[in-house]
Amino acid sequence: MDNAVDSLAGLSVTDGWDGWASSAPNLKRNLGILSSEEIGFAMMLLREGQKHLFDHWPEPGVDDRRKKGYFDQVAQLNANYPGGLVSYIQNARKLLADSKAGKNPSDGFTPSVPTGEVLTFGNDNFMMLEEAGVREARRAAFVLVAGGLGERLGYKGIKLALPSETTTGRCFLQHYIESILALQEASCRLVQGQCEAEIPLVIMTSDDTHESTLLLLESNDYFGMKTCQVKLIKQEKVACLTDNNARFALDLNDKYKIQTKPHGHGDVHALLYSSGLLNLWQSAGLKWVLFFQDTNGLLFKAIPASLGVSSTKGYHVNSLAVPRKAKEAMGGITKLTHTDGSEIVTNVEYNQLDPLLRATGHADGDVNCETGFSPYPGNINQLILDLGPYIKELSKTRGAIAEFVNPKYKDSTKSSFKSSTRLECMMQDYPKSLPPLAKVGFTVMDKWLAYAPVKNNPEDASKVPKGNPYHSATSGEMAIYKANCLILRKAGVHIADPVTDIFNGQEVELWPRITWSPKWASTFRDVKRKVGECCSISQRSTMIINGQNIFLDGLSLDGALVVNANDQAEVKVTGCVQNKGWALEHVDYKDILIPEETRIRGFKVCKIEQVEINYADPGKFSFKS
Ligand SMILES: O=c1ccn([C@@H]2O[C@H](COP(=O)(O)OP(=O)(O)O[C@H]3O[C@H](CO)[C@H](O)[C@H](O)[C@H]3O)[C@@H](O)[C@H]2O)c(=O)[nH]1
Repeated sequence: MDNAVDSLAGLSVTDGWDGWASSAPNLKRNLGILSSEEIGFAMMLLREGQKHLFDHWPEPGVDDRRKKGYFDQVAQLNANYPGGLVSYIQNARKLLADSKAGKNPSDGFTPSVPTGEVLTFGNDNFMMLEEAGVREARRAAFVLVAGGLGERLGYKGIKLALPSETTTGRCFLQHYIESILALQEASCRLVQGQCEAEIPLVIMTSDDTHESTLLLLESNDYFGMKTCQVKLIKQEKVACLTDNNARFALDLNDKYKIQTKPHGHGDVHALLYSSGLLNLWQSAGLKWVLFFQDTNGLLFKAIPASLGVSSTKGYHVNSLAVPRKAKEAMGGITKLTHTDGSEIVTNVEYNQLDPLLRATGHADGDVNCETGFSPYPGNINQLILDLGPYIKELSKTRGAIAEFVNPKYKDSTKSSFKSSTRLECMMQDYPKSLPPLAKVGFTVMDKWLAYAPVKNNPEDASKVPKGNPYHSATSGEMAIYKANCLILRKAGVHIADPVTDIFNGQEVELWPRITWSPKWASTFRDVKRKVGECCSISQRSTMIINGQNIFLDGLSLDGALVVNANDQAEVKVTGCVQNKGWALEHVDYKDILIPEETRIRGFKVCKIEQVEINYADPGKFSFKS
């Protein structure tokens, strides 16, 4: 704020000292109640075209505390943004002018389809990479970006607290933490016990998610992770903008507050840099930083192999990708060649890919090719960075990431917005500033294995064009069952074909509801080791495997089976289990008597009959039905 206060110091307190405020008479009348620092901020705001912020101010004596409180927020917004609010407003004006002029941030670049590592689940190469990845996991830190509002989903709570699937009710955060702990253990086992690695987990929150995330962790004993392993870093929001002149929006519920929104997941780099964690990790011998998002229940099935790719290829940056349907809401991994000859392989965000393609001679824009998919692999925003080069780069940029603005205009004149907008930045734009020699690659895996986010509310999901993914709570849960079934099939289990069903207007494949705790298997090799000959599971079945050393051998399941075993219990499950099982009962998302996390998926699990076996003591056991 030095500039604003300096300007104040330059004024002589003589007649008309407050002349600078004459364009804002209501502010001018209130100058007497403001401190010199507050006046400095007021001057800066007027200079930057924000006089409307004071239009509604009443006479001195009315709401004085709130008027002063308003400057506390201004001071905070100013301190949180590199270069302060003046830079924020000026950057915003420039980006808004570019947006109005239809300027694409990739102007000057020609897109083409890049080549990357394409993996096939379950083959020798995949298993070799998984093993390499598990070996490296003890030298990794995980960073979960979870500051988003989840506006498209419209769920009232935090997305991390949503069940990833409702057979066990395990929420996303529990699933993530248990998966990291399972990798930690598997990694240490591979190096024959000479390792006491505790993989760090950082969660980036925002004001919208911080308290609830902390509460979720604390009320669940951090889901088994040591509290010192988990760090929360909170991103701050930025001011919302109402028009092309970057005038700030007032909060609809409090006229003494500027409306704010998150600045985007790109903040994670600056926060990691300023937290000092990266250097601590490096001194502790860590080598990899893995970034991931709040609702992808499949992700950890893809982590070991993709980390294996990073380590065997020596990638500084490795983005995980899946085949992408044209116009799907995921960025496309694209090779961009500049007119000056330089090249980068990077994400082009979904709203920019189509205009970029059209502007560079692809008249149809973002369309599928003969494979039925876009030729540009879809970025699932799972990034693996080599810590050394990452620290080196951040020491130059301090973690700053190029920003963008995405206003929703009222009409084609682009002169007014439907609702306020703000500057944003994305974590996957990190490679854009890297030197040409940086080793930037990507890894493509099957979608069924790696990507099933929960982003869309039921109504929007039901309107998704046929063949495109719903990205809803319904599809996210169904994808977990499908992936588990396909993995078991590949391991030799006979799994019945799925049936189709419609939940909340979305047609999905309904596979047997099979889940396992992450410690049962981190890799395909683990799965293969734990299933023996002649196992079969019918379509209407449910199976929950909850334990490390549970082996299926000659099991025939038609109904529901739950196996819980302590880590020291080795249990062989065999024979024929048949019962009425667990059914899925349809529910409507509009039925507000049903809890929100249930109705947004369109079904609830009705536990009619099951076999449940529990082994709480160490030892070797065999269960035969
Ligand atoms: O200010 C923010 C905004 C979002 N997030 C977090 O960032 C992640 C991603 O947010 P969205 O799900 O809203 O992201 P989008 O769907 O807009 O897109 C992102 O995820 C897609 C894949 O899921 C594609 O990879 C795309 O390129 C990438 O920008 C979430 O975990 C969210 O909680 C933050 O931490 N802070």
